Amino acid sequence: MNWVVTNYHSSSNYQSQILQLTGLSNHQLPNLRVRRVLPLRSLNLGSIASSDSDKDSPDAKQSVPEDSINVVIRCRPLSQKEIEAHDASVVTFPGGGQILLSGLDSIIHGDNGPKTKQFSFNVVFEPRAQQPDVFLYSGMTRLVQMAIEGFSTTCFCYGQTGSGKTHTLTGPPGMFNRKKPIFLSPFCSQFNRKKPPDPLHPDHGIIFRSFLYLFSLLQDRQDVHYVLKATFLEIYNEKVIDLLNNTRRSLPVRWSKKSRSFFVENLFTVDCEELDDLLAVLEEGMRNRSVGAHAMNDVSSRSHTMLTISITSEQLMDNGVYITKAGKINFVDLAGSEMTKKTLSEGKTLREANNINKSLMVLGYCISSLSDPKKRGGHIPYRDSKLTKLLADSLAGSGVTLMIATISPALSNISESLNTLRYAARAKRIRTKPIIVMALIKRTNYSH
Ligand SMILES: Nc1ncnc2c1ncn2[C@@H]1O[C@H](COP(=O)(O)OP(=O)(O)OP(=O)(O)O)[C@@H](O)[C@H]1O
Repeated sequence: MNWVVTNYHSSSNYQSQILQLTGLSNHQLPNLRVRRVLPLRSLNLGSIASSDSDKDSPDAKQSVPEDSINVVIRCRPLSQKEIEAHDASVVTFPGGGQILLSGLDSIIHGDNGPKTKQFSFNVVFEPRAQQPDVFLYSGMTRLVQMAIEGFSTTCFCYGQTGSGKTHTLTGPPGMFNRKKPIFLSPFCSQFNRKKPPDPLHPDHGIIFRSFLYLFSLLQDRQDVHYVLKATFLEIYNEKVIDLLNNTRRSLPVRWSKKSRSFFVENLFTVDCEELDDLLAVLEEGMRNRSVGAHAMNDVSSRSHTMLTISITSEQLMDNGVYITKAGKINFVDLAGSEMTKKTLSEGKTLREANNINKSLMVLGYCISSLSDPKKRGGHIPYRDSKLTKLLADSLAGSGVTLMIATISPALSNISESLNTLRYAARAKRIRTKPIIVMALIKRTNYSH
């Protein structure tokens, strides 16, 4: 198998693209030996790519169109607790992707301090926005389409504790808390649950909706053979734990020279032939993830979770060559930043909070460096946490990324909301270089 990489803006005609990129003629395609990843120069993975022999190749200098991280904001409604405490709403929505934070004089003291601050984003979801709105208008559908086309895509939720990250990705607490464990084999559908897929509920979040959309798109492409695999992990107290093989053993994160990215060794991978297999993976992972209660959220994520769907496709071209593409979708539910004085965390919860805050701080440094044109080419501290290692490629590599920043409208959370909006504004300036990873295979005796 010979891997070729192309950029997506010109991906509509792969064969002519490959010929153009490689300078080969049509009859040479089957014997192609191309191992060059074109946008290596611009991967901007800082210190990750320590020994990079490909760096100086002429191909690597080829300019590739960039993509910005797509940043959208979701503001949840005031919670019952906040309403009962007569907490004021300090967030308003002037329209056109604008969001206005008022009441800043309560945290920024001094006569000359600003009382309001306005931010501008691609899309802003107001408190009355419903789950289908967020799925349809956040850019998530584009991510699913691009993953099928061979891109590595990521949707991650960022925000303070209790701001609605898990709600946005999966739904309110209790949507996926089956009492009985689901037996998952690596070939999931052989152990099917023999029940129809769960019906779509208005509260179902982006992940469930993406699964449905993904399968509806795949069913339309009968000319292409797809293989779907899923993994689900959490980073708990700086340890990577497999949520589908629940031994709670810490798994190592390693650097792959071949794929030029970090990966988790020995992760349990589930083959998903049917929609129900994906749902089983989601349910099992949600059941096994670490949650706990504190003063600001009764069902608070105590870990960062990452659910990955790998989509490999194989299509027979006119000249008998199979084109294989490998895309993926990562759904990342970050644990929320916590002011431990407010969450009243202590003991185990405090230790978890410190680890959460530490890894989010490293993520913050990475976002801040990547968004600054002067620092972008320098050292980016991805290696300082497991979370940033696993997000490195999504943040500044060859992926397509959607960041959903969630905030509370309450005055009592104004400094956290300001921080989240500042982070989100920085993340908007990060550029990635999306690529499709493809292989060309000549087979003599293959049939689907
Ligand atoms: N947009 C929303 N509409 C209605 N309820 C919401 C919304 N967003 C969040 N909630 C509710 O607020 C509570 C906290 O939300 P959630 O657990 O998703 O927060 P979180 O950001 O994931 O918190 P943590 O970081 O502590 O895990 C939940 O009960 C959730 O259902």
